[in-house]
Order: sequence, then C-alpha cells, then structure tokens
Amino acid sequence: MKAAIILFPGTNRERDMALALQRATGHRPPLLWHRDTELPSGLDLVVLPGGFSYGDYLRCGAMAAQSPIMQAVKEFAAKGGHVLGVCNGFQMLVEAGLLPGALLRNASLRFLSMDCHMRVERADTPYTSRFQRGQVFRATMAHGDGNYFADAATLDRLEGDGLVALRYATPSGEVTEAANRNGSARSIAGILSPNLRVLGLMPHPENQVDPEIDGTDGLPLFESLAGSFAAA
Ligand SMILES: NC(=O)CC[C@H](N)C(=O)O
Repeated sequence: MKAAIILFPGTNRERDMALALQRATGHRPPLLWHRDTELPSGLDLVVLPGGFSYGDYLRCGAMAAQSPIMQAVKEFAAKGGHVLGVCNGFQMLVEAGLLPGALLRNASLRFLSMDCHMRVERADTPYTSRFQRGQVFRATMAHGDGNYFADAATLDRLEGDGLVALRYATPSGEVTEAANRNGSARSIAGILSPNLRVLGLMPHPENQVDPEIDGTDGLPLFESLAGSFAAA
C-alpha cells in the first residue's frame, strides 16, 4: 500500500499516524506539505491527520480545507482513491465537502481528552475488514469540536446506506448517551463515503498500535487497509 500523510500548519499527529501505517505496512509513508498541488503518482491512500490546523481559528479544519493540496485530494477521491481523516482530518473532510455534516463544539463545551470505545458497525469495508461486525475497540479522543451533526434526512441516508462506520458505545457494545461523550448525533464516531473509500472519524486509532505503549486496539484499522491493497 502506497500511502502519504498531509501536513498542515498546526498538524500534530503526523508522526503517530506514520508509525501506525509503518506498523501495518512495513514502510513509513512520506509527509506532503499542504501547499503542494500534486499527489505522488500511484498513491493508494491519503491521510489527513489530527491537530490544530491554523490554530482552530474560524472553524476547525475550515482553513485547511482551502489549502492547495485539497484540490488534488478531492480529485484523488473522485477517482476512487482512499482518504482517511482522523479528528482534525475528519473536520477537514466535512469542510471540504468530501463527507456530509459538520463537527460542532462538544455538547459539554469542554475539550475532551480521554479514552472512548467505538462499535464497528460494518466489517466489510477497506478500513474495518480486520474487525468483526459489532466489535468494540478502545481509542483516545482529544478534541473540542467532535460533536457530529447533520440534518435528519442526511442522518437517515447515512444509516440507510450503511455509511455509519463507527459509533460510540460502552465497552460491552451498548450505544448509550453516557458513552457518547461529545453529544454526536446518533452516537456517530465515524462515517464513510458512498464508495466506502473515504473514512472520517474523531477518535485516534493511531494511539493504540503498540503493545508496549497503550495496546493495539487501533491496529486492525491500519491492517485492514494494508490487507485490502495486498489482496488487490
Ligand atoms: N486532536 C485533534 O485533531 C483535535 C481537532 C480540533 N483541533 C479540535 O479540537 O476539535
């Protein structure tokens, strides 16, 4: 799998993301600067990592979505390329119109830095094939604006088309209000594009990829990706 990670001013999770991808694929992806206008040829996956791009002034991700590289990312996605956005990267994907909805301020109006659990809603996607459907995994959330919002028609379409990839849940897999710490609509933690190739999620699976640091709950996501390209 040939992946690249895009760096914006204020991105801070690119190294963790590179290590997670390296763990799954055996090689370290290059970093691209947001002012680049082209993606390397033969790329399989573009990653928009977390952070505080442009200091979160305006809305999180709104300015990054206007960066020169985003035009190339949109073209890449339109041609069927895989794009993963985590946290600030998810915010960029919605700001760029690659995924629907918006990430509002957390319902508590507080920045949340804590572990959460997510339930895998479908395991037949390039990002989740190494999980079981209904499996719960732990990840770290660290965001001020992670409260997923979309109008009822959009939420119904996402649900009806099976595009809700991940939902906040208890460790035993129940979707409860208490498990949904940021107040997201329908407890949505991550959504997919209709072709299942663009995934945005708020928690950080790249935090849990090393048994010696904080376990490997997030590793199957990266292994799923690596596996889907190895099989291609
Ligand atoms: N860790 C992140 O990517 C945080 C995203 C964004 N800065 C927020 O606070 O919501």
